[in-house]
Amino acid sequence: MVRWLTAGESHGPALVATVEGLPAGIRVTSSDIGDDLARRRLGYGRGARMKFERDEVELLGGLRHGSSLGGPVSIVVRNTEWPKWRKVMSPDPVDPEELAGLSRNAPLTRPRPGHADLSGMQKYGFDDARPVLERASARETAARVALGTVARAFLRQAYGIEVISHVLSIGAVAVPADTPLPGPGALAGIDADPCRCADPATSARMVAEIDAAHKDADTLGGVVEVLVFGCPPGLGSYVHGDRRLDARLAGELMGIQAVKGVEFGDGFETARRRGSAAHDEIEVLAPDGGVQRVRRATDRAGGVEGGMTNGEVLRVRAAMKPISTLSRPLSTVDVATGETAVAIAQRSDVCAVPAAGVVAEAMVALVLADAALEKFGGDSVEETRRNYEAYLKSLAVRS
Ligand SMILES: Cc1cc2nc3c(=O)[nH]c(=O)nc-3n(C[C@H](O)[C@H](O)[C@H](O)COP(=O)(O)O)c2cc1C
Ligand SMILES: C=C(O[C@@H]1CC(C(=O)O)=C[C@@H](OP(=O)(O)O)[C@H]1O)C(=O)O
Repeated sequence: MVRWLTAGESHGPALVATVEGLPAGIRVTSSDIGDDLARRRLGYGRGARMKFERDEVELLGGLRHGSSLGGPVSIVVRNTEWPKWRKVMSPDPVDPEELAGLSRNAPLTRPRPGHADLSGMQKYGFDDARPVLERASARETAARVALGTVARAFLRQAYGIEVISHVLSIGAVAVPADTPLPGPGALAGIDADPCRCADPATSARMVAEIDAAHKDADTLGGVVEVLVFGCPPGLGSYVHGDRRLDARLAGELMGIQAVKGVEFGDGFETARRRGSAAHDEIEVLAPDGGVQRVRRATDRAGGVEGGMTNGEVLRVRAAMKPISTLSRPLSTVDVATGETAVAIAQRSDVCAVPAAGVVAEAMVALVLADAALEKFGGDSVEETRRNYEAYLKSLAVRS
C-alpha cells in the first residue's frame, strides 16, 4: 500500500512530505523534484509570491545516490517567506511583548467567503483566521507535487506510464470541443504556454480573460484534464466501492484545494446521451506477434470501466472554483464585533488553474502507483516490472 502525508504551514519554515510503500530502485533526484515544483509555480494569473518563491528542496530519507531504498521517502520544501514570519509563525513560544508590536500578527477577524477561514475558526476554536489559512492554503500542494515526482518516476521506470495535464478552460473561455487530445510528448509545449493550454488560440483568449478579471479586481477558476498514457488494463477493481480506481482518483482530486468537481472521460455530458452514443465499442484488430489486439473505437469512458483501467488513455477532469481572496473583497462578518464587514484582502492569485493541473498530475500519479503495486506487487522496480510483463503476456486479448 502506498501512503503519503504532508505537514507544514504556508509561512512556516518548510513543508515536509513523506511517501511510504514505494519499492527500491526508483531513480529520482532533488533536481527532478525541483523541476516539477517549478512547473507548479508557472501559470498566468498567479500572485506575487510565485515570482520570488524558490521551493528549496532537500531529500531527508529513503534515497541513496539517486535511487530509492524501499523505505519511506521524506522531502522538505523550504518556504522562501519564512524569514519574514519567523516570530509570527514560530513553532516555539515567543515573548508576547515582541509579538504585540508586529503588524503581521494582528488577528484576522474578517473571514473570506469561499475560504476555510470561518468554519475553521469555529471548528478549532480560534478567534483569528491566521492559524486556519496557514494550513488550508494551497501552499501545501508544493509538498504533494514533490511526492508526485517520486510516484511518476516509479510509474515511468516500472511500467512506461506517462502522466500529463493541460488546461481545458479558464472562466468561460474553453478549448473547442473537437480539439485533438495532446499526446504523451506534449508536456514540454504545454508547460511553455502561459495558461498550460494545448491550443495557442484559446490560450491567448485565456490570457485576455485573466487580464480582464484582474482589472475588475476579480478572480477565475477553470477545468484541467489529466491524461495517462500506457496504463495496462485492470488497475483498480469492481469488487468494492472503495477499490474502484475512479473513486480513489476522484477522492484525491477533490482533496486539492478549490476543486469542486471531477469527471471521467465525457463525464456529465455522457449522462445526456443515449446508451448507443455513450459507450466505447470494442474493435477487433489484426493479431500482432501472436497476440489478439483490440481497441476502444471511441474515448467516452476516459479509460476506466467497472472501476478498472481498460488499457486505453485514462482521462479525468477537475473543476476548480474561482480564487476566493478578492482584492475587491466580499461581504462577511467581523467575528470580533459581530458586525457586517468586508473580508480580508491579502496578496493572492487571480487564477491558479494552470498550477492546479500540475497538482492534479501528482495526485493521479500517487493513486496509480498505489493501484499498480496492489496489482503487480514487488519490492524493487525490477521485480514489479517482471510481474507486470508476466501479466501482459498472460492476457488472451490486449489493447
Ligand atoms: C494551486 C492553487 C493556488 C491557490 N491560490 C489561492 C490564492 O492565492 N488565494 C486564495 O484565496 N485561494 C487560493 N487557492 C484556493 C484555496 O486554497 C481554497 O479555495 C481554500 O483552501 C478553501 O478550500 P475549498 O475551496 O476547497 O473550499 C489556491 C488553490 C490552488 C490549488
Ligand atoms: C504559496 C502558494 O500559494 C498560495 C495559496 C494561497 C491559498 O490561500 O491557497 C494563498 C497565497 O499565499 P500567500 O498568502 O503566501 O500569498 C498563494 O500564494 C503556493 O502555491 O506555493
